Amino acid sequence: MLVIRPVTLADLPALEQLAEHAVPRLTNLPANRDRLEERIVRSQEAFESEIEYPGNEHYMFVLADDSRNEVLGTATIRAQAGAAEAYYTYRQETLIHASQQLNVRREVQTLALSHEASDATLLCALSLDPRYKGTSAESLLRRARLMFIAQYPERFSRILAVAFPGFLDSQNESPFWESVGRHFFARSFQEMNHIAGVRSKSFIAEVMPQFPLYLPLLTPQARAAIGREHPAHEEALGEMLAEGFVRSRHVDIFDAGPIVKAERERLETFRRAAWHPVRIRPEHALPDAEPAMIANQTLSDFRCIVARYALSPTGQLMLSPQHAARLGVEEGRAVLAAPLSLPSAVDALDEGEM
Ligand SMILES: NC(=[NH2+])NCCC[C@H](N)C(=O)O
Repeated sequence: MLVIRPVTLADLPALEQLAEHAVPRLTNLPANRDRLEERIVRSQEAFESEIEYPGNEHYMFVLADDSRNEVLGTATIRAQAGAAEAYYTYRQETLIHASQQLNVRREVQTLALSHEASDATLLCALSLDPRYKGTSAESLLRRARLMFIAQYPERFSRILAVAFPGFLDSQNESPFWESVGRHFFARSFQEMNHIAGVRSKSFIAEVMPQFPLYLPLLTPQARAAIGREHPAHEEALGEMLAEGFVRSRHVDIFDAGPIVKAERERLETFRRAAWHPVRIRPEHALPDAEPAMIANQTLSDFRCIVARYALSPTGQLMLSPQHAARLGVEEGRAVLAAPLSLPSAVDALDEGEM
C-alpha cells in the first residue's frame, strides 16, 4: 500500500536514486549524498520543532510502498522560499518607449530581477519513480503536501508557489540560458543547475545581470521559452492549475520556467478538505465511493494515503483495518479527507497582479 510520510535517514539511498533520475535534475534535490543527508536531517528538525511562523524549514516527504519496503518518490515543502538567502526570479514587465516629437510609442517587454517571491511557501523537489507517472500515486505525492499545510497553517505562508522546470530543447539545452545566463557564467545550464543545488547560491547575486533584460534583444528561441515548462512537466503543471494555482508574472532566472502561485484558501484541496471521525469496517463492507486523500493528524508521524471517501450517514469516514493501520488511527480519531479528483484547469494569469 502506498503512503506519504516524512523522510528518514534510511531513505537516503532511495533519495539518491530519485535525485539522479529526476528529469531534468532539480536544484532542490541535488544528486549528492552529503547534501541529501543534510536535507534529511534538516527536515527531521522541522517536523520535530515547535514553530509559530514560517522560516527556514524544509519538510521532506517520501512516497513509500510500505509492504515492499520501497521508496518510490519524494517531494518537499520549503516553508519560506527566501528565508536564509533571497529567492530570485525574473518578473515580466512592460516598459513604454514613447516620443511625441517622433510620434512613436513602443511597448517593450522586459524581465527584471526580483525577490518578491521570497515570502512564499514553495512546493518543490518532486521526483517520482517513472513507473508511477500519471497514476493516483503521483497526485498523492504532489498534493499530500497541501493536506499537511492545511493542518499546520501557522508553519507556512498564505501564498504558495511552485516553480516548474523550464523548457529544454532536444539537445537538453535551455534556449533561455544560452541567450542570457551563458554570457555571465561560461557554463552549461546543466552545470549551473547542479552548482545551484550543491553550493551556495550567492554567486547568483554576484554575477547575474542586475539591469532589466529587454526581450527583443534575446534570441527568438529564448523568448519562446519564457514561462514554458519542461515537456516532462506538462501534466504536473496542468494538475496544479486545476488545483487553483495561477501563472504569476515570475519565471525562473536560469531557464525561464513558469512560477505558479495561489492564496492557499483558494485551492481545491483546502476548500474541500474536511475532518471526519474514523469508523473501521471490513474491506468487503465498504461502499463504493470516489477516491480521496486521507491524512492523519500527527505532525512528525504524518501519513497520507489514497482511499475511498466512504461516509456513513452520520458523517464518519469508513476505513478498512489496513488503511486505518497505515494511517495509525483508531476508531473515533479524526482524519482529514479531500477528494482526489479536480475540476478541469483554467489557465489564467493572476488577476491580482497588475
Ligand atoms: N533552475 C534553477 N536552478 N534556478 C536557479 C535558482 C533560482 C531560484 N529561484 C532561487 O533563487 O533559488
